[in-house]
Amino acid sequence: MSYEDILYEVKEGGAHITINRPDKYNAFRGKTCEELIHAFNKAGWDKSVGVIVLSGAGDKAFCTGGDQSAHEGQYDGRGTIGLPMEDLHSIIRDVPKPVIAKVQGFAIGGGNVLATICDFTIAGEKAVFGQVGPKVGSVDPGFGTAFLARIVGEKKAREIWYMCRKYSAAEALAMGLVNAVVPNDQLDAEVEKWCAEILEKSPTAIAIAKRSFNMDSENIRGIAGMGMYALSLYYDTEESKEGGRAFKEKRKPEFRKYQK
Ligand SMILES: CC(C)(COP(=O)(O)OP(=O)(O)OC[C@H]1O[C@@H](n2cnc3c(N)ncnc32)[C@H](O)[C@@H]1OP(=O)(O)O)[C@@H](O)C(=O)NCCC(=O)NCCSC(=O)CCC(=O)c1ccccc1C(=O)O
Repeated sequence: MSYEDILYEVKEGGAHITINRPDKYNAFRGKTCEELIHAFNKAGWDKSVGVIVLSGAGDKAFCTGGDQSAHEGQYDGRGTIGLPMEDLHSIIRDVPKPVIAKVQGFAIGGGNVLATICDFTIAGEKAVFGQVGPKVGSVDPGFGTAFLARIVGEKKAREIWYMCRKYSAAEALAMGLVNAVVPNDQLDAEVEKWCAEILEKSPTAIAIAKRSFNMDSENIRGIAGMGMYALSLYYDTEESKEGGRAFKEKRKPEFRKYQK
């Protein structure tokens, strides 16, 4: 498969997967998700690879979730909502190797969910984390909500989702959402250091540890699968569509007008 929306490079035992849509703040469309799934599968089963790094091109964003310009209600690709989100989330968990989210700029919406699911998150000090679902007519019923609560606690996870505030890298570190924060110009070097340390360890022991961590939250995959059907119905409502419209028109949404 040749890639249009992502970059893929293997160097020194690390597979580097980069969302390459900087003009869209690295938002993903259906095609981006398919390419990410393909790349994770490739890296996951390549024995020369011991660690995978997920990042976004440019310095503005890691990823800002679904591409608001590529949809009107349902998205433009495969799956219950027109984005194969369940498959993408699953493959990040299922690859038997640590996945590091290297975050600079915005990790927002579905981009924040991707970083949450990765085994580690290393952030530049100017990174910004947050959810926007209830502001733009969306929500992640699964890992983005239930799994997030395991990481930052129930109260904080609910605050993140209901309030849609933005959090600095330092705040994300304090709530356990990221593992380390470094000056932006040291981010690549820091991630390389983490990769080198991982590569010294037994890959099979790490693969078993990853499975073991995952098994304890595996029920969330079921929540996500069922939740996508609710989300698909929600995307067809005027209430949800108002969120996308308002974002594109750069105005405040009027959700209450459309509530059923
Ligand atoms: C990222 C922002 C906070 C940046 O704000 P600001 O600095 O004020 O800049 P802006 O002017 O808003 O944006 C700059 C520029 O980038 C474009 N842009 C930003 N984000 C997107 C995007 N997601 N899609 C398309 N374009 C985007 C923006 O339009 C501007 O372009 P101009 O040409 O200059 O006008 C802010 O931009 C922001 O809050 N963005 C919102 C992002 C958003 O709405 N994301 C979608 C969230 S919903 C989602 O991800 C659902 C899909 C999904 O992933 C999912 C679905 C089902 C289950 C699970 C999931 C899951 O979440 O995993």
